[in-house]
Amino acid sequence: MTIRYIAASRLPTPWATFTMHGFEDEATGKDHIALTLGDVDDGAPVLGRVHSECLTGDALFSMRCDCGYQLQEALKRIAAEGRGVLLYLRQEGRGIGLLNKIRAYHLQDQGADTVEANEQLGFDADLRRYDLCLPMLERLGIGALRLMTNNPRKVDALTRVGVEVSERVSLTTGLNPHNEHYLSTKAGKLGHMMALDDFTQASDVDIERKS
Ligand SMILES: Nc1nc2c(ncn2[C@@H]2O[C@H](COP(=O)(O)OP(=O)(O)OP(=O)(O)O)[C@@H](O)[C@H]2O)c(=O)[nH]1
Ligand SMILES: [Zn+2]
Repeated sequence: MTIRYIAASRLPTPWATFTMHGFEDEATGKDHIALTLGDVDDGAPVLGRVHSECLTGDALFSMRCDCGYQLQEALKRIAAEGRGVLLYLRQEGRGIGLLNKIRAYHLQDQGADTVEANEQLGFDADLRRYDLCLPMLERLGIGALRLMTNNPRKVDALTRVGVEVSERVSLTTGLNPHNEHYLSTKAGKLGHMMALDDFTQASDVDIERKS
């Protein structure tokens, strides 16, 4: 695995002006980014989010999942702390790609849950890889993460590839009538550590999303 550091720039957002770092995975040709804020290379664990691409949730305001809400909440928390990192990994649809995710959503429209839909299409439930995270974090001088996630398998996968996760910080936000079943399936079948009672309702987040 060769991850090449390409360039950095300012990225102003409503919550803070981050530094955006561009990386290229030479094996796949995919580009990935990291946003950092503050002194992340001073040795102390860094508040972090490892976020997998969800074009529909992150950019198109989809209420089918919690991705967009989590992305926004993670950036807000990093801004509030004045220090942190977000890795934005281009592995859409838990690794099956955007068009297959649309196929999976079509099956879910007909009654399958998110895991069954993947399986009906011939994919495992989760094809994501996290091995690129270590070289990205090393390049940024980050040694350990206080990781914002509800997914213990993500913590295990990162640990296996050599990323030190010093703490798991839960990130339960964006519950709405359209994603309630999806979130229950993640908790039930994919092992996410969350109960629907823990969630901030979607109406409480900054971007107003009408149900
Ligand atoms: N195949 C498939 N992918 C989905 C679906 N809904 C969301 N995704 C993708 O799932 C990924 C996000 O994974 P999640 O399981 O929601 O969350 P996580 O990153 O494992 O865990 P958290 O850190 O707690 O958010 C993104 O790549 C989304 O594009 C779906 O129904 N089917
Ligand atoms: Zn999503």
